[in-house]
Amino acid sequence: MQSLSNIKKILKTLDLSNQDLINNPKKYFTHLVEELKKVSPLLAGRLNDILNNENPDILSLEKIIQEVNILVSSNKSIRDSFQKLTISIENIDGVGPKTASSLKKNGIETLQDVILHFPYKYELVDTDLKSEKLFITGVLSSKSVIKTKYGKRIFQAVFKCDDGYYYGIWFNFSRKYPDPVLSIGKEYSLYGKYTNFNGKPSVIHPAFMDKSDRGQVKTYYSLPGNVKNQSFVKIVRRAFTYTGSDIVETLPEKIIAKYDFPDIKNALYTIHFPEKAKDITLLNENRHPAFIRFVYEELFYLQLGLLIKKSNYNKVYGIKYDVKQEYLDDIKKYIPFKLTTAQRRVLADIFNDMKSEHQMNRLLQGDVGSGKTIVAFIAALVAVKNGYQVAIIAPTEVLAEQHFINLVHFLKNDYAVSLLTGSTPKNEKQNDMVNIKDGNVDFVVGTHAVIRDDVEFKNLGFAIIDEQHRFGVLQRKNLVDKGYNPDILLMTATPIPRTLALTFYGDLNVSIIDEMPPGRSPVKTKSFSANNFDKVLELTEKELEKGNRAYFIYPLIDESEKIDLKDATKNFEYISLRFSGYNVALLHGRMKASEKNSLMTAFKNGNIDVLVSTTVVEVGVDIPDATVMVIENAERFGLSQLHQLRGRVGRSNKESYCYLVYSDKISDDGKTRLNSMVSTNDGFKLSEVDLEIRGPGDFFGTRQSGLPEFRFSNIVRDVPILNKARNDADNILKHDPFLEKPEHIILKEILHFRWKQALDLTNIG
Ligand SMILES: Nc1ncnc2c1ncn2[C@@H]1O[C@H](COP(=O)(O)OP(=O)(O)OP(=O)(O)O)[C@@H](O)[C@H]1O
Repeated sequence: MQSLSNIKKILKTLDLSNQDLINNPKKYFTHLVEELKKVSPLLAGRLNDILNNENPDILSLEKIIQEVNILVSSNKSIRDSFQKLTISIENIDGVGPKTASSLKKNGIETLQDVILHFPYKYELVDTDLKSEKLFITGVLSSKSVIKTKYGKRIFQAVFKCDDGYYYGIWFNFSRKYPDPVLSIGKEYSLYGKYTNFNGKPSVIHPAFMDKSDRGQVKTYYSLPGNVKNQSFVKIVRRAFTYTGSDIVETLPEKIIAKYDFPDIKNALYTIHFPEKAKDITLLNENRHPAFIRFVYEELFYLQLGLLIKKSNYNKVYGIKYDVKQEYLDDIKKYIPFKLTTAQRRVLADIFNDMKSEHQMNRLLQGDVGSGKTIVAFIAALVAVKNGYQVAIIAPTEVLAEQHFINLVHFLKNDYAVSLLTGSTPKNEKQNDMVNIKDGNVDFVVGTHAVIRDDVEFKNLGFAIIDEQHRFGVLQRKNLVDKGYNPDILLMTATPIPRTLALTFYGDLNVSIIDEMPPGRSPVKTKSFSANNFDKVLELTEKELEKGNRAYFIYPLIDESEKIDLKDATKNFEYISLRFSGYNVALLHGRMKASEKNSLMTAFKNGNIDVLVSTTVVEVGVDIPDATVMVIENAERFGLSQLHQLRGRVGRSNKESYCYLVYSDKISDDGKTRLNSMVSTNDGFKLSEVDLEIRGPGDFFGTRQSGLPEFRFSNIVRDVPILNKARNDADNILKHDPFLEKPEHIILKEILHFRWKQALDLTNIG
């Protein structure tokens, strides 16, 4: 925000009555244009246009100066209030060093953190025998310590109330208990769990309240052990008195009016100090407008930031490719079939990105077997024809090797392709690395090994990252840094529910292949209890007799889990015996890459008929003649994994089958998963079910770095709000792409303060 103060200084020096300024505006305004570019490119552009005019118009200059003034002054007040909110909690009266340190450890560091730390539960403080709650006000008439048979000491106090005597009971009496020390004859109000203790109406371990607290709301905060709820309530109150007038509205007026949201101050106050019983119910169910507005706000800013990232405003310059017709004509000879309409449409998206001067960041989505690979290969070949190198990165060696084989096959040996994985022999690797650096290699296919520091490219211009959610943001960045902003095509074979895609990939352009190659019929899926395994074997045999191939998959979640490995091995023996007339092989992750590779090749060529395997074949493996997929212990797999595995068959015009075999240990969720598999082949539908079962955190299996963390929202629960927020953010940016209208300045400011880092926004303010 340094530029804001610079702008202010410059504004002070600009005197429109100065004749020299009017004659030579460029001399006086150029500096302002430069500073403005950092804060408001649109204003800077307009100013520049005026200056480039032969006779700069003084009225237009005046108008611009006015607008810049608004910009500077509103930014200032917003900034000041933000600064106040970032005051450390130690400055709140009553927050001692111990409390401060434990609150800080729990992420509550500033005034703002305090007021945004919402209660997790609300309770009406009153007698409610249904929920065993008792509120009494009475005079202490006696107190005593009783010893139980077991030597425990119980503190008992008797209160005379309007409707009779009540007992206060504290177990495990110690000197500290109860606090405060009680004086006979004094009136107290107590609130706690009602019980009938030894035949007396009692309240157990009650909290001391004010008489006037009856009928009020008690809020419960999740807090570190040594911070009492009551003390935190006081801290919140004080935080409010400190910040009161400094809490600025963080949503545009129009949005507030559109949804009838309470304004920010009222919303915060209601959340911490609700008054009405009606509020409590809604708050407890996360349905109160005061709470919803924060959910909305969080999702709105996330979407606004992602959309800005996606727009040209925040884009990075990259390579401008020439997608010449002659290149395309030449590439045609490599394409073995007619591309589907969806493939052609997606390819057109990619070419448009490649032709632009900005770096491409596109996510290619498509269901299993929809033909993503060839699209990526064609685009990559255009890059190579432009004289650049291409990197294709996959998460596993099996997949990298398969891409390598397919690519070499696709290119008919016309181009130089290198495979670089963890198990490439050292000599070979060194040789490859020299060739990559010298530019003798056009395509480098590999695993994480390619991202390693010592792999240098001569001119990396295009990177394809397959199954990109398995790579961290940092790894992606390392790869990008190996070239000059290479175009990036991310691929995912795991269909992602729309809401998750909006959240995690909202900043990417997404192309979806929503059509299968012609002649594919959906894989016929059935589930079988393990007791009926013989039936599965029978059905499989029928396919083998036709000359087709089959997979038998066994769960292996962690490749070091010996028991699971034994499972595949043990069953391999059984299946080999059962299909003694056929070639049966065992594949698992512990084998050497070369072994795995030759097995896969043999399976592809038909030298192996049945492949008994762990999940190493899960993603991307393409053996069109395989028509049977048997998954044992299917209840142990996630839905997207099952769908991926099923996607290994049905990759040609042959009818294919998937048999899901479950044990009697199947859970309810497991049943839902298998039933969903049986009922649909649509990966996008399944991903929605999966999201509901697993929740967003677990959806990708591994926690992706760069994943936004939500304070208030829940992506499954809040889908409708997310959609609204996305649309609203989109609308605002359509009309004000640089967020320069006075009513939008706050938006930019909040993005800058709260989201810049999280979203890696480079050009915000
Ligand atoms: N337009 C097409 N016409 C006929 N066959 C096609 C077409 N496009 C792709 N194929 C073939 O379909 C099969 C699946 O394609 P590909 O491997 O690219 O799918 P994918 O989308 O990458 O699938 P997965 O996510 O399962 O790896 C391959 O054998 C491929 O050669």
